[in-house]
Amino acid sequence: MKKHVVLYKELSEPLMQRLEAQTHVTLIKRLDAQGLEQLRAALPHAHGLLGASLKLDARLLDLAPKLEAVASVSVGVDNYDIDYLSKRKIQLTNTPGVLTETTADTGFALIMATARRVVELAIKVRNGQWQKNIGPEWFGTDVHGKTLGIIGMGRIGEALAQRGHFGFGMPVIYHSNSPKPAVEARFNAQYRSLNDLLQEADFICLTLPLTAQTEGLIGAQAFALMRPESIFINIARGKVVDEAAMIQALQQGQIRAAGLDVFEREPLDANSPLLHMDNVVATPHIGSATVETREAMARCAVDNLLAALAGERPANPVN
Ligand SMILES: NC(=O)c1ccc[n+]([C@@H]2O[C@H](COP(=O)([O-])OP(=O)(O)OC[C@H]3O[C@@H](n4cnc5c(N)ncnc54)[C@H](O)[C@@H]3O)[C@@H](O)[C@H]2O)c1
Ligand SMILES: O=C(O)[C@H](O)CO
Repeated sequence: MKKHVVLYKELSEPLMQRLEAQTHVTLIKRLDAQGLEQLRAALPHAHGLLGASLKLDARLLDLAPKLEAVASVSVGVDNYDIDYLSKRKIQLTNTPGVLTETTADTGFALIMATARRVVELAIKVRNGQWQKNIGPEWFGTDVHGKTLGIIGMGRIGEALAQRGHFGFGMPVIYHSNSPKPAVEARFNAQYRSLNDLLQEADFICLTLPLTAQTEGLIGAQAFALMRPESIFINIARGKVVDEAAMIQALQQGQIRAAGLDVFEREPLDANSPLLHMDNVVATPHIGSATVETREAMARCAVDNLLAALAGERPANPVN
């Protein structure tokens, strides 16, 4: 008998066909109020779930007594109650690796955009404000040769270090759970305590997961250690940062600029002060959002789900 899978994310035709060949699929196209109702109605029959961007807590999981596997179309798993999934012996999987390079590209796009004021100045050109040769008031700051600070030296951190070291001649310093000698050898990188990194780096980039240990890690004290010429980049998770403290640091000139792909609450509130700051580049959580990478992530999630439902060990188990 075919098992029942609930999708809360649309898949490409080939992936949909693969999944439908082996399972009964219920597709919930949007997670709006109506979609959530459909999800609640489908959960009692579900053996497998596949999607992203849904807080899957015990309350929802309790509606799914037959659930065997959850395949997240993301590498980050902060949306899942992992302890409860494990207690229920439900296999959680994620999609590490396939999005690493694309997400590091996004990080570098934010580094370039903030340092060279790309968005702010492009808006001025569009608004007809470029009426004479530009002066220092429109100058940016160099990226090449500046110190790249990476907090969380995992897959994406390494891909960022590679771009900085080989592409832009940047000295790399990093802070992580533990020193990484192989990374140090490859990128001539140096380990720093968190506080030393915050004081020393020209670009401070977050590439660590949201966990109980990292929530609010970068708060007022951390921003106070940064320098007025520092640029802060977050491609990890919004809740690793105290957003109010970051806004204050930007308003008070404690840091030069911020490039932000992730926020405490997403979508970002249209009234956020961040949207009225010329020195902030805000993107809508596009870290992995290219056609190729999103397809690779979805394929990885389908592979993981089918393996788990077949009683095999999936390639990317989280628990
Ligand atoms: N913006 C996006 O769209 C996007 C895309 C992909 C990933 N992400 C985020 O990036 C995170 C990292 O992804 P990855 O594939 O590089 O993961 P990874 O596990 O390979 O790397 C994370 C690194 O952070 C380190 N770390 C964990 N806790 C730490 C702590 N308390 N202090 C210091 N270092 C700590 C780990 O040791 C590891 O080296 C994901 O968990 C996800 O939240 C965001
Ligand atoms: O964790 C991830 O994979 C990205 O944030 C996309 O959701």
